[in-house]
Amino acid sequence: MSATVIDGKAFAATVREKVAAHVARLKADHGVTPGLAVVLVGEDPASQVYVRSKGKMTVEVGMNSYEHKLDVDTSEADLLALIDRLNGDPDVHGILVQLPLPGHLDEDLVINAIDPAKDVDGFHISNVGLLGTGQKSMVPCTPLGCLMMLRAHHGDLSGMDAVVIGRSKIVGKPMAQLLLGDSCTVTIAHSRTKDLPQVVRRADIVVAAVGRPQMVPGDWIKPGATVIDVGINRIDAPEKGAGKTRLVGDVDYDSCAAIAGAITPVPGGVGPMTIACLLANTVTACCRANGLAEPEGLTV
Ligand SMILES: NC(=O)C1=CN([C@@H]2O[C@H](COP(=O)(O)OP(=O)(O)OC[C@H]3O[C@@H](n4cnc5c(N)ncnc54)[C@H](OP(=O)(O)O)[C@@H]3O)[C@@H](O)[C@H]2O)C=CC1
Ligand SMILES: Nc1nc(=O)c2c([nH]1)NC[C@@H]1CN(c3ccc(C(=O)N[C@@H](CCC(=O)O)C(=O)O)cc3)C=[N+]21
Repeated sequence: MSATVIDGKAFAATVREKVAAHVARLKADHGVTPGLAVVLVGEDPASQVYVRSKGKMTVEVGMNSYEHKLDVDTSEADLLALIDRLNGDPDVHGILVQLPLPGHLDEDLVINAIDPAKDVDGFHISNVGLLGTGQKSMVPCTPLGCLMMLRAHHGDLSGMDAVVIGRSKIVGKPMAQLLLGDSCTVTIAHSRTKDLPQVVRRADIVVAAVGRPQMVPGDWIKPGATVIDVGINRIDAPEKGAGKTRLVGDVDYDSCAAIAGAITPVPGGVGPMTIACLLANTVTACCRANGLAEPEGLTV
């Protein structure tokens, strides 16, 4: 058997089209243009790539993009002052602070300083609490993108066995909450899980968010299961030439694709959906801020 490839890149393009259509309506009918502010502290090359591509796609869907690049040694007080200014700026509907932050900055303090209504990452403690209690919130982009793909592939997820590998606050935990919200039977695995292969073998849905290149082999996968690979790992690729690298996920794609029913590739899977969902969350935040109807199908 060979798995259906869930094309996140194509799916993300359709999400961005819906976002763009809604942005056009907001402008034409209400004179409002959604705005997304992205804050990057330091010069991590990978983060710079993501921030650039977020900014480009923000503009492509017709929204305003505000990029704030701060020195790696920016003080916490200066960063908090910027967040305060963005919180008070009526043209800014979404604020994203790129993680991880340099070590001298308290990540929780900084994230919780963002106005929860503008927290398009969904990392503020108040959004985490709302999601955990099944209330309307800003939903973290990566898990939201994964859920959209799962719903599109399966329809109803109710009663399915889902295993999430990883319990981070940005992927694993909110992913588990969303799957539970869709009535899956959810197991969260992590580095202390006993007999991970056996746990994963139970799953109809496997979401891998570990940060270990190609960790999940095909023989852990139940035949026909759906595999969502969140991992983004850069590894050496000597076959492409000396010093070359390539991106791989947290699952071993070839062996998993041979046994799974459906699988997301890396690149071209979860990553593009994350950015599309960030744009979707910004439109949602803009609509809520202006008391306007929210776009259909862009959030849970
Ligand atoms: N595609 C996208 O848009 C995004 C991709 N990513 C990628 O997703 C991956 C995960 O990111 P993130 O959640 O931030 O990572 P974290 O490092 O925050 O969390 C990793 C999780 O994996 C668990 N883990 C580590 N080793 C093992 C193991 N051997 N067996 C089982 N579990 C293990 C850890 O367990 P413990 O808690 O016990 O330490 C932890 O809960 C990374 O590759 C990252 O680059 C992240 C965000 C967005
Ligand atoms: N506050 C915050 N929010 C985030 O959402 C956030 C963050 N910090 N820090 C870093 C991680 C990582 N992340 C990715 C987004 C898109 C791709 C993506 O589009 N990847 C492409 C490939 C890109 C490439 O070629 O490098 C793909 O998978 O096809 C990857 C990773 C968001 N993150």
